[in-house]
Amino acid sequence: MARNKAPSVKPKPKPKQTTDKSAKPRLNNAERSAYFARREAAKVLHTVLQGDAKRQAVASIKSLVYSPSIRNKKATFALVCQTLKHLRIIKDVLESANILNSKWKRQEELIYIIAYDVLFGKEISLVGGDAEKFLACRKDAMQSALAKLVVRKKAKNIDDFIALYQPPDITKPCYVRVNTLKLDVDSALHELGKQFKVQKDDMIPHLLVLPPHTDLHNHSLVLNGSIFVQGKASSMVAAVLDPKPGWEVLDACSAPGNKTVHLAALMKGKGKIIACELNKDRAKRLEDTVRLSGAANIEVLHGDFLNIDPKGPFSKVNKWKMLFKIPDA
Ligand SMILES: C[S@@+](CC[C@H](N)C(=O)[O-])C[C@H]1O[C@@H](n2cnc3c(N)ncnc32)[C@H](O)[C@@H]1O
Repeated sequence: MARNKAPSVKPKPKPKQTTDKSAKPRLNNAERSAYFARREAAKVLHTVLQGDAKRQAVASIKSLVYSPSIRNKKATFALVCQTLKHLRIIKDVLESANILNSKWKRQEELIYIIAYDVLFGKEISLVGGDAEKFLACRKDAMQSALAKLVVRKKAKNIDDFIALYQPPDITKPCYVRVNTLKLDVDSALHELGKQFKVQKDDMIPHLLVLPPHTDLHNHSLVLNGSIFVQGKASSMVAAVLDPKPGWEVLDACSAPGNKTVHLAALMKGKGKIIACELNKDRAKRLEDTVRLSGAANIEVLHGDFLNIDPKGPFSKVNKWKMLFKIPDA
C-alpha cells in the first residue's frame, strides 16, 4: 500500500528579526510630517543663505515655501523663519560644542534646522533620520553650550539672551504712490490724512510717506487703484526715467507691474508701453495691476523679452535712456 506522502511544503522563511541597529524606527504621523518639514525647510534655508552669501536677490521665503514641491507649507515656513531668527545663536552653540564636523558641514542647513528644534523647539521628538540621531546624541552638549553662552553674555534669562542676538529694529516708513491717472496728490493727502499722519516724500514726486507699519492693504484708495503701496526704491525707477506723454516705452520684465503703471501715470496715459512678462501666472497678475490702474496705454506681452527682434519696432530703444535720465541735447 502506497503511503500517503506528505506534500513537500517548503517551510516559510521566518520573518527577519530587526536586529539591524541602523533600521529606521516607524514614525507616527506627527513625526513623519516633522521629518519632511525639516528637510523641506533645509532646502529653502539653503537657497536663502546662498543668496545672502553671494549677495544675490532670491525670491522671498514665502514664495520659496509656496512652490508646489513643498508639501507642509505652514510648518516649513515657521521652521525657516525661526531658524533664521536664531541662526547666530545656533552657529555659536554648534561651534562651542564642536559639533559641525566635516560630514555634516555638507548638510549644514539641515543641522541648523534640527538644532533649532533641539535648542528651542517644543518637545519635538528627534527621530526619523541620521541627522536627527546625530544631534539627539549631542543634545546635552548643545544645551550646556547654550547655558554657558547665556552666562557669558550676562543675560538674565533665555529670552533676554535671544533679544541680545537680534538686530536692532530698524523701522522703515510706509510709502504709497499716488496713481495720478485716478487721483491728484492733494486729494490723496487729504483722504489719507483723515486716518494717518501723512506727508509728501521730499525726493520722489507723487510719493507719500506714512508711519512704519501702517496697514493700507484694505484701504479703499488701494482697493480702487487710486494709490499703490510701493517702496521708495521701487518708485525711483520710473521717476528717474521720467518718461514724457507720447513716449514709447518697453518694460522688459514687468510683473507685478507697479513700475509699469507708474510709467503710465507719468506719461499721463499717452503714448505706449509694452509690458513684457515671461511667467504666465505673473502675466495675469500684471494684467490685473494694469486694469486696476486705469491705464489705457499699456499692452501686456506674455513672452520672453529676449525674443524681441532688436531690429524690429524696438530698434529705436535708446539704451542710455533705459538707465539714466539724459537731458536732451
Ligand atoms: C523682479 S520682477 C519685476 C518687478 C517689476 N518690474 C515691478 O516693478 O513690479 C521680475 C519679473 O521679470 C520676469 N522675467 C524674468 N525674465 C524674463 C524675460 N526674459 N522676459 C520677460 N520677463 C521676464 C519674471 O517672471 C518676473 O515676474
